Amino acid sequence: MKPAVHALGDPLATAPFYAPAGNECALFELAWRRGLPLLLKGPTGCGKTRFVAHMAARLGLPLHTVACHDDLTAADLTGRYLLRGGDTVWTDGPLTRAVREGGICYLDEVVEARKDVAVVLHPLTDDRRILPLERTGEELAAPKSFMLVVSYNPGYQSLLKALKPSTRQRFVAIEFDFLPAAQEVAVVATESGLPAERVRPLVTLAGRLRALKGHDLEEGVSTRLIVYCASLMMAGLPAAEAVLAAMIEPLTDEPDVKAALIEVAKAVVG
Ligand SMILES: Nc1ncnc2c1ncn2[C@@H]1O[C@H](COP(=O)(O)OP(=O)(O)OP(=O)(O)O)[C@@H](O)[C@H]1O
Repeated sequence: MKPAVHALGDPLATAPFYAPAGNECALFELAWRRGLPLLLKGPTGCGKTRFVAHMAARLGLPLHTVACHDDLTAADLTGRYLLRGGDTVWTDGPLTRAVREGGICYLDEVVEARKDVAVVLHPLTDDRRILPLERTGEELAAPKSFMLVVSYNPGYQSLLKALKPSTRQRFVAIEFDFLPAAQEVAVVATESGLPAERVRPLVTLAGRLRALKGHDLEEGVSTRLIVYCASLMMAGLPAAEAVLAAMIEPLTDEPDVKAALIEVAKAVVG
């Protein structure tokens, strides 16, 4: 098959690099065309944020990303009155800006946010597609090009922080996971510049460490950490030191577990 040729300025050519695992790019575009909100599930550092950035650029849409945390309120998303030179001035939050501009609003780790966030998301994520701004008395109708994308990591879920069915069932959902080894090698090599043959053992090690999830480890090593490790090696750090700093220390604080991981790493990477 001939490689696709993209003209200069073509959004596909200038979009942030993203290696798809399946048909998620087509699914995203169809959901966007039909005005459907999208939920991305998957472990940390597996490419969800990169995917959204890639798709926003491909579709030529502005992107507003919010990393949700447990203090994040509805007003942080919609906006608030702020004092400016003696006057109180309404200032749009990222969600309101995305609705007004007809762009994408991406709420990363949405389960972390306060409960009142669901109240603003609900009318936006059913066929009403409206954002009521209580404080200004406005009711914004989302333009066709507006899209809400949210993500969460099912691995971190607790009963307290689960999404309610009435919220979940407003989204089309895609499950993400780490890429198959050959593709992950290609991604890490592209991202770090380290040759594929030096990346391969790191991805093999990641596979071994991921198999320990649920036994000794809460979470498997992310693609992001493999990229960090490869970047350190590319900058000249010996492999064993890079692996320790980027693929072992971030995973655990338990001395016994750490010692066991170092043994696994020695066997795979040397
Ligand atoms: N499919 C992919 N294509 C290109 N790069 C990828 C891909 N998957 C992972 N990466 C690399 O992994 C890094 C982490 O991915 P990203 O930030 O998208 O993770 P995430 O799933 O959004 O994590 P979190 O839930 O912690 O925000 C990216 O910066 C990129 O270097």
